[in-house]
Amino acid sequence: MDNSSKVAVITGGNAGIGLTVAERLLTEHPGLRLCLACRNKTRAQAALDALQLSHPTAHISIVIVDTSNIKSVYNAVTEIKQMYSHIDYIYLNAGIMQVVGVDWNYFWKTLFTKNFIHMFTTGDGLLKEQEEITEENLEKVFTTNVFGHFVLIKELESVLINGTRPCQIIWTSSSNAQKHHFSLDNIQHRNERGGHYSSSKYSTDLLSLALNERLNNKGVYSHVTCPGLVMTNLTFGILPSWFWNLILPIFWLLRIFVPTMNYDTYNGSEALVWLSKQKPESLDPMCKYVSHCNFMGKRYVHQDKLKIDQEDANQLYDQLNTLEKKFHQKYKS
Ligand SMILES: NC(=O)C1=CN([C@@H]2O[C@H](COP(=O)(O)OP(=O)(O)OC[C@H]3O[C@@H](n4cnc5c(N)ncnc54)[C@H](OP(=O)(O)O)[C@@H]3O)[C@@H](O)[C@H]2O)C=CC1
Ligand SMILES: CC(C)=CCC[C@@H](C)[C@H]1CC[C@H]2C3=C(CC[C@]12C)[C@@]1(C)CCC(=O)C[C@@H]1CC3
Repeated sequence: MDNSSKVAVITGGNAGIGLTVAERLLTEHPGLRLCLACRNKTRAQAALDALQLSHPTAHISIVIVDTSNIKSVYNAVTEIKQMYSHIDYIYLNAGIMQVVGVDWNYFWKTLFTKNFIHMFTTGDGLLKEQEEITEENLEKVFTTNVFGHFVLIKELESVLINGTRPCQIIWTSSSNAQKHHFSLDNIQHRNERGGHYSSSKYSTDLLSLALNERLNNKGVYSHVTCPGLVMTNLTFGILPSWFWNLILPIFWLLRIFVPTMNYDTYNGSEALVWLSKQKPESLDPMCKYVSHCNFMGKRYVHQDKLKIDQEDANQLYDQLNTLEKKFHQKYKS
């Protein structure tokens, strides 16, 4: 095993924001060894081939992981541990949103009120979602976005902790993370009408804080990012690509008021890549690092103070830990 060069693992690294982060990391950190942790072998191989074209000497590998399936996460951990003795950056980026429609009534009602900036920044109240339960009897958005990643981090702990080099855990959270959609009495957000994605991203923010409390003294730092609104398969699942292309000029105008209207993945990945170039000890665990792009097209990172509570974070951590133990017993003993 080559221990000298840096290693980055990216979940959902084959498409959208994850793929752009992969490309930019290879440029920013020459010699970096990259692991694309993806659920689909063909799509992962296509991404690897594209990255290898622009970075012919880069060392890139693929690990198959479906974060909505805990058995698959355990298998991926075994593979990652065989490949790497230390991880410098782990991007917890894979994510889904199960949208079935947009509430256009709410959109028109809010457009000419003072709440319009909040609506365009967060999407709060605009999206209709549907729930799905996985074959392991877990809520799918919660598992894909949060619990699968929790298990990944927990099982990889020995590879993240290294006496001399720090490790950065970098989550792709969202402005859509809203406290009013989250409850410690129902962390999976089961049997609720909507708010599944929002609850999962709020959990992400809490979990990141809880991880810092547990792991900072071992050289592991966790931070949350927000890519803003970016055109990817996720947004094409909300509205068709022709619609987004049509309203591109509106995005430029909206940027005067809403600098998170990033549109492309390069703009959206700014905060995620910027974090990899910072001393992790100097970063604020109570901040969300947001990718901004102004009207003139200038990219920069904005820090938003997180409105979350350490006690909630610890309670969420404990519940995730208890849930994980059940799967550990089932699959690992
Ligand atoms: N686009 C946006 O405006 C915003 C996105 N985000 C977040 O950014 C992250 C990346 O999303 P984005 O790039 O937009 O969307 P994409 O759909 O383009 O990318 C999502 C990535 O996650 C992977 N993925 C989805 N489900 C699983 C799973 N069960 N196991 C493993 N990988 C999985 C996808 O794989 P596959 O290609 O096989 O489907 C894909 O690689 C998400 O966490 C999302 O919530 C946050 C704020 C705004
Ligand atoms: C004229 C115009 C831009 C119409 C689009 C209205 C809505 C469909 C979007 C307005 C704000 C968007 C938004 C998201 C999805 C699409 C909107 C609701 C997200 C929720 C997508 C996923 C995220 O993580 C955050 C985004 C916030 C903004």
